[in-house]
Amino acid sequence: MPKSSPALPVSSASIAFIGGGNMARSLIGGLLRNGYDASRISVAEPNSELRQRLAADFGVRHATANAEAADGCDVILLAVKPQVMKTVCAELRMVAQANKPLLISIAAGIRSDQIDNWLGGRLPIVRCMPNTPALIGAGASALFANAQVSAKQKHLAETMLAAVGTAVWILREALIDTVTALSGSGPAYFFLLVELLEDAAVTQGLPRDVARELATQTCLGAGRMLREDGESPARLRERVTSPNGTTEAALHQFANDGLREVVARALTAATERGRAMSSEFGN
Ligand SMILES: NC(=O)C1=CN([C@@H]2O[C@H](COP(=O)(O)OP(=O)(O)OC[C@H]3O[C@@H](n4cnc5c(N)ncnc54)[C@H](O)[C@@H]3O)[C@@H](O)[C@H]2O)C=CC1
Ligand SMILES: O=C(O)[C@@H]1CCC=N1
Repeated sequence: MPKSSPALPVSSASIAFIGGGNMARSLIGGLLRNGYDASRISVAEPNSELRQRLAADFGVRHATANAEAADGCDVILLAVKPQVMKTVCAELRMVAQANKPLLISIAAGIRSDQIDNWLGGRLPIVRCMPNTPALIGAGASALFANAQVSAKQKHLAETMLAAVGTAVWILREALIDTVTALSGSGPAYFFLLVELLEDAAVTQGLPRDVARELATQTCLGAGRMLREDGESPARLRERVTSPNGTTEAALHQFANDGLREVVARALTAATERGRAMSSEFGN
């Protein structure tokens, strides 16, 4: 089994972020919090407002042209939407073939062999799936390395992702689609559950701000117990559930309404969507 990474020593590698949106901002913030030197980070972002904000907030170097930001860097981190990945790779092809940097892609649904083809072939590529809690240093990422990635580059990629939370390796790339469905999209499921709990409590008369505060803190408290208590989720659930009590009444209702099947179907839908996305963008 892959294991969770502890905080690793910060590297002195130079890193170019291609795309300076939400995920890039999360990762850059995490790297800087871990002592990474801003002068070794460059960002290519076409949106001038975002570009200026990244430079102002973090002191990173910035560029409009992708190849300019990437030239001479040890790592190119592809943080653009899957839809533009092929075009972006075409722009980076010369720089990538000339310098053979480590490529890290965080795009959902794009396979490492597609990226490798678009960049001209035989490049070290790490495909990674982080999630938005990376923004507050509480991310969960899984990484897959292709055969060209050296042990040193694996360590570097893990260091970068461990700067914003947990990072685990997976050995079969196909499982990244399951990871995307579980932890990549996962924060949205917990946000939805909080929304639904809040709405249901409001329907029963609780003021919305009170309902939100209680639902949010309950989500946080349950998450921390999962992380800190050392017990399994099932055991923690049993400790809340008094015989013939209120929790049991709710859990019976969930079971009778098929929550287990609904969750399994939702995860399958997300996994299949990730798989389908790769064929939408060609080889
Ligand atoms: N948002 C999420 O929860 C997660 C997203 N991802 C993946 O991360 C990637 C980025 O997602 P976000 O940061 O959420 O998107 P975003 O839309 O916030 O950031 C993408 C950035 O790329 C820029 N961009 C567009 N065309 C470009 C080009 N030709 N060259 C350079 N930059 C260009 C956009 O202006 C934008 O700022 C996606 O591939 C997504 O699948 C992965 C895990 C979680
Ligand atoms: O919804 C998406 O496609 C991306 C990937 C994981 C989270 N957001």
